[in-house]
Amino acid sequence: MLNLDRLRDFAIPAAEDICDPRSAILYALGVGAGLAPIDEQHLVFERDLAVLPTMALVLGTPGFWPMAAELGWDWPNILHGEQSLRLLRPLELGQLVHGRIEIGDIADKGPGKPALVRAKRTLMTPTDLVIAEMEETWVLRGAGGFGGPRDLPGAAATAMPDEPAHAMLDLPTAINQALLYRLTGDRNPLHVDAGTAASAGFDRPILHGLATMGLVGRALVHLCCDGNPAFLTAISARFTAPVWPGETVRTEIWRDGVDVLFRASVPERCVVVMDGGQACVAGF
Ligand SMILES: CCCCCCC[C@@H](O)CC(=O)SCCNC(=O)CCNC(=O)[C@H](O)C(C)(C)COP(=O)(O)OP(=O)(O)OC[C@H]1O[C@@H](n2cnc3c(N)ncnc32)[C@H](O)[C@@H]1OP(=O)(O)O
Repeated sequence: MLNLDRLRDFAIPAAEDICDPRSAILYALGVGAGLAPIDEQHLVFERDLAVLPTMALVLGTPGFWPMAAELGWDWPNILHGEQSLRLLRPLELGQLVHGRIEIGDIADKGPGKPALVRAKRTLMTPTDLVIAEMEETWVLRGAGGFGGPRDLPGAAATAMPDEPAHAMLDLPTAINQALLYRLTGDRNPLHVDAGTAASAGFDRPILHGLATMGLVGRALVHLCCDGNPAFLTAISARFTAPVWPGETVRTEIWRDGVDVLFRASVPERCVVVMDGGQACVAGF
């Protein structure tokens, strides 16, 4: 059962990072840049290098790896449920950043069902100017039944339009995608170790949710921003099913000016993997 006091009192360590060219390129490769026949040289070559805005999701985090054990949680039972990112200023190359995470609301879906934990994360410059605000929901499978509120506060899930998508893009993932992505910080064994994946009920390790979000962010940059990542300033969605490395992810969009709704699926399996997606392509 979820130990609420331990969780609420847990101080997640702050973390510092530098958004240097090597880490920006590694991040881009981690979210699949260079695999598709589209021009992404500016994401992987030091000359005129651009930073993917979703890289804010991996900068200034403590890596989580020791944290789950300290909280008494088993990796196979923790899934990334939802994520949002809003950039308030551009993420710049060479920038020093530091991040802070706080545990927020906790929901109880009932005995034998999940507990949901919401964490708020802020990424800042050395002088504490906010670069990005993020919210994430962790799904702790089977941890419900402690008597908390059933739902997290906030808006209901975004309904997708009942009309064909305005545009879509299929992007591949590599069979070693999770092995590459984990080098950006999230060393959760669920994405690399067959035994941990089996304990979670999966045939093989699954892709990180934030790797899928980064890949979908690339699709949005291509579909809505003329290839310029600086225009993508917000993205949010729910992870509705796992993605396996090697699968293709299809991003479908419905655009209304700078506001975009999106959904991602794995066409080979006809499964929606990210739903209720919202993005903003306004730039700064
Ligand atoms: C310190 C540690 C930090 C860890 C940070 C994260 C580390 C990362 O490395 C972890 C990962 O990247 S995991 C990979 C990415 N995530 C995934 O693949 C999960 C995909 N989603 C699923 O499989 C299902 O939605 C699933 C299994 C999540 C839920 O499936 P359902 O069949 O819908 O489950 P069910 O039991 O019927 O649902 C119960 C209630 O939960 C709500 N819910 C479902 N999916 C949710 C989601 N993704 N986010 C938030 N809430 C969700 C349902 O609405 C339901 O509530 P209610 O009964 O009130 O409607």
